[in-house]
Amino acid sequence: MAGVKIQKLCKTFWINGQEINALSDINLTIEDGTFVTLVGKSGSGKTTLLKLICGLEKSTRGNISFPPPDKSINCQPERVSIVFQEPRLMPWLTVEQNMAFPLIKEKNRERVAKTVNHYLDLLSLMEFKDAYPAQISGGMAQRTALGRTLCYDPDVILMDEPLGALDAFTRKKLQADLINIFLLQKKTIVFVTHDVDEAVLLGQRVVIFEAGKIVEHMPVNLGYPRNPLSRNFLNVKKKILSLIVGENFN
Ligand SMILES: Nc1ncnc2c1ncn2[C@@H]1O[C@H](COP(=O)(O)OP(=O)(O)OP(=O)(O)O)[C@@H](O)[C@H]1O
Repeated sequence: MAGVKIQKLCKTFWINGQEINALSDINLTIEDGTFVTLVGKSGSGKTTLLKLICGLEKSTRGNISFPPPDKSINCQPERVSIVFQEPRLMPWLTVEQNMAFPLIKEKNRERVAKTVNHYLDLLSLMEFKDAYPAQISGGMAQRTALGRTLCYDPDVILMDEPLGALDAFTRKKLQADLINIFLLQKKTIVFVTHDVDEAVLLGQRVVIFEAGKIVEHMPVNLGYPRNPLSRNFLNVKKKILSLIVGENFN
């Protein structure tokens, strides 16, 4: 288990001599075992932040660390895993084999089978375990990608619009699955979405980005599962929309 501590983080890209400040002076502490959602307009730096956290990009300045709940344990950044908008499965492997892939070096194959079966069951994929990615729906493929990440058992799960390409019904089902998994496992989850409803439905805190900066940390003090039509839910949503769009939604 681990949280994420981000201090004075900056990322500058250069395109044809032009400087792009994708992230400027980001300070963000995500406590171990919490679910944080990131929202903001396109280009505000959300994906860049996830890429820096998991080491796919290097920061220009600043620091990222993974403080464990128990200070005596040293958490390595390789226990961070990312789920993208597209499932990125290996087409020549079945659902079960894709999920087992991160455990390929594990010698105790019985333990691997037990872990994979646990997540096949939890994600309602047991029936499709022998199917290849080309034979399953987008929602099943995304569940397989999530299962693969959970089999790896990371300390921190990063999710970049993982439900963005799904139809509304499948998206609702996967949101509910995600909440269940979070409540069962209490992993640290950092979830990027363009959908403010989804951000409030899932996050214990919504972090709002604007042009490479954090403009607000909005706590969501509501239990799970949440009712998107409840007054409290709508109030949080309105505040976030006002910050993003700059209009008053009252
Ligand atoms: N590899 C790169 N090279 C140059 N510029 C980049 C690169 N990656 C991102 N950027 C720039 O950094 C800024 C932030 O991009 P980023 O993808 O992090 O935003 P985002 O908030 O995730 O956007 P979206 O919601 O559309 O995915 C943008 O201006 C983008 O053009």
